[in-house]
This record gives sequence, C-alpha cells and structure tokens, in this order.
Amino acid sequence: MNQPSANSQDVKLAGFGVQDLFVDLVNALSAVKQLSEIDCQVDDEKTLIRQALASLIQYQDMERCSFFIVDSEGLLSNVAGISAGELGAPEVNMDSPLRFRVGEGLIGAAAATGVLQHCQNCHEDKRFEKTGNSKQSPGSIISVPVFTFNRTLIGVLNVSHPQAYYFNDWHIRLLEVYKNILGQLITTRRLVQHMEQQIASRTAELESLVAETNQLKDHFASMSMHDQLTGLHNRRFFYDQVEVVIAHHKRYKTGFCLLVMDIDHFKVINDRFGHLFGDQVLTGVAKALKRQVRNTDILVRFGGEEFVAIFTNTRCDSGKTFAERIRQEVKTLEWSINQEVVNLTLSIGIYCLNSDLIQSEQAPDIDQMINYADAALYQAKASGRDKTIVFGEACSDQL
Ligand SMILES: Nc1nc2c(ncn2[C@@H]2O[C@H](COP(=O)(O)OP(=O)(O)OP(=O)(O)O)[C@@H](O)[C@H]2O)c(=O)[nH]1
Repeated sequence: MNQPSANSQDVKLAGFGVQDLFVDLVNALSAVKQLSEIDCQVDDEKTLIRQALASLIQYQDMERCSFFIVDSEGLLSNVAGISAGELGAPEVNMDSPLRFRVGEGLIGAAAATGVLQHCQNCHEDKRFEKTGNSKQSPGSIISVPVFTFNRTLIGVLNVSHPQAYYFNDWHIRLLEVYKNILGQLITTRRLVQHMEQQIASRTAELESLVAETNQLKDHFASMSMHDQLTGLHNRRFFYDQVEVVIAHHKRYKTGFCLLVMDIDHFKVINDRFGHLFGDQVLTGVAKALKRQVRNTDILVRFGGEEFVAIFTNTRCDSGKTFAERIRQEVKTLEWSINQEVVNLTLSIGIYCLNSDLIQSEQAPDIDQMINYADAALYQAKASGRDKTIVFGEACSDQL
C-alpha cells in the first residue's frame, strides 16, 4: 500500500490518490491471488505458512509478517516469520521461538477474543508486550486470529511496521480476507494430511490382512496335500502330480516304476499295543521310506498302512533293486514297548511302465497302473509277505 498515513483513506477518497488506490487494489488482488495458488500439499505446515507470509509481504509494504500457532495448552508459538528484506532468503531456523499465552499481549488478545487487534502506536499501547530489544520494537501492529472451517482457532497472523499509525482500514479489510483464505489453506492441508494418514494406515492394515490370508491359504493348501500324521504327501497330492509325471516321461521317452507298499500284519500291532503306538510305527516307517527315495521321486501315504511311490526315470530292474532296499531298511526298524522289541515287514507290488509302452496307445492309465501294482502286492501277501513282486513277472522270492 503506497505511502499511507493515519487518514490517508480520506485523502485518497478526496481524489488525491486515485492512482495510488488503483495500485493498492492491484497489489492486494495479487497478494490474494498468490495466496490462493499455494499448493496445500506441501510437506509441512510451516512451509505453507511461510509461503503465505511471503505472498503478503511481496505485495504489501509491511515490515514484517509472522504466524503464531496455538497448541492444545493455549500456548501461541511463532512458527514462521518473514521481513521485507528476507524475501527469497533461506528460512531462518527458530530454535527458541517467541511464545505468548492466549490472552497475553496483542497476539494473545487476538486469540482470546477471536477479533482482529490493531495497535496503532506500540510505544504507547499497553496491550503490546515488549520483547527483546525495545529499540527494534515496531511502531504499529495488527494481530488477526485465523480459524479452521469450523471456527477452531489455528493461530494468529501478525503484521507490523516500524512506523506508528501506519495501518489503515484498507489493510484491515485486506487482512480479514487474507486470514480467511489462509485458514482455509491450513484446514485443507490438515484434512488432506489426515486423509493420507488414514489411507496409509488402512492400506497397511489391508496389506497385513492380505499377507495373513495368503499365509492361511498356503497353510491350508499344504494341509490339503499332506498327511497330518506322517508329514508325507497324501493321495490328493499323488493325483495332482501324477499326470505331470506321466507327461514328462512321455515327452522324454523314459520309463518309471510305480510301487504300492503295505505293512504286514499291521492290525496285530494296533491290537496288541494300541492305536497310538501304531501311529508311532507308521511315522517311523514313513521316515524310513522318505530316506530311501530321491527328491525327484514321488512318495505318498495312500491311506491306512499303505504307501505309494513313483520312481521316476527308472527301469524295471533298478526299480526292483530300490524296492528291495526299502523292504530291507524297514525290516531293520525297531520299536520298544512294554519291554518288548517290535519289528515289522513290508510287502511291495511294482508296476513298471517301460519307455516303449509309455509312447503307445496301449499304455495303461494311472488307475490301471495302481490296479496292476496292487495285484502284484496281493501276490506278495498271498505268497507269505515280506516280498517285492513285479507285476507281470513270475512270483519269486529271489530277485
Ligand atoms: N494306528 C493306526 N492304525 C491305522 C491307521 N490307518 C489304518 N490303520 C490300521 O491298519 C490296520 C490295517 O489292517 P489290515 O488291512 O487288516 O492289514 P494288516 O493287518 O496290515 O494285514 P496285511 O496287510 O494282510 O498284512 C487296521 O487295523 C487299521 O485300523 C492309522 O492312521 N493309525
């Protein structure tokens, strides 16, 4: 505002300052325009306030603008301040900012009453609390309370000039408009921040729920493919994998062996020593089987005391040798109960699908293969148990 004085408004209106009035109006509109263009998404509130103060000082010939934010304990702290000479200079760090209680001094009075306070001559006005070097005290000050949308006090905007009686009605009207826009800017920024925090926290909650759900899904998927007692894969896993295994062997024109293995007279163990002991025995046998098969083979508990294995890429003679190794290993197992040592034996039926047959139309499907291996197992049981018999071969105790 150009060269105002205590009654400059009247002078202007009397026709002496029409041009000045026009310049003042353009400056005021420019300040408001610049304020309204501030991006309310800046990183912190102090930066936003500082930008707002800069837009005021740039277009108005005030000496200094500052902003005091009120906290929940009624303390108003100076969070930003800028003088005309500091425009464009880096922000000064406020280590021990000036503070007033609500009700204290001019700033405190603006906060307490909610009404703009105008100190025309700071040297005489008792409301003005002198701070620091009194020689640097301003001549006049306006303190304007700034509110949120719902009339909650945000803080006080303070403008000063070294000259007493510097500010006039024009300044007052401009600051009333200005504080409304500043209040809206700060409120919008706080709302946006709040929403962003809520979105971030909801997103984090959702992400953790999704992770938990995936863990549960994996757990149930794994449970549905595993036998809970022995930890081996189960019949469902077998049927899930076997088609892939067959397709692989067809493609690479290699044969494999399918084994059905059944503990001999397992019912007797259950009947004599109880079901819990029977469970321990089953688990021990499962571990022994697992030790004997390769990672690329398939081994499942098919049900009860019956296990099924596929020796991948294995010819019949090798398959028989591996099966015998398993049978011998199981024979060496021992369990102690009631001062008795318990041993058991295993009967094994094998069906071998050789590389010629796997390519042909006559290749049996998986259920037929299991039936053939079962038939061999039946022969092993019928001929005295503790044997390995290959389907299609003459029954023999010898390998
Ligand atoms: N402890 C225990 N026993 C089981 C489980 N599943 C099946 N069984 C028992 O396994 C036994 C199988 O008996 P059978 O089918 O007569 O066969 P076996 O006694 O082994 O006789 P052969 O097969 O003819 O040598 C039954 O007593 C079942 O109750 C299990 O998870 N735990």
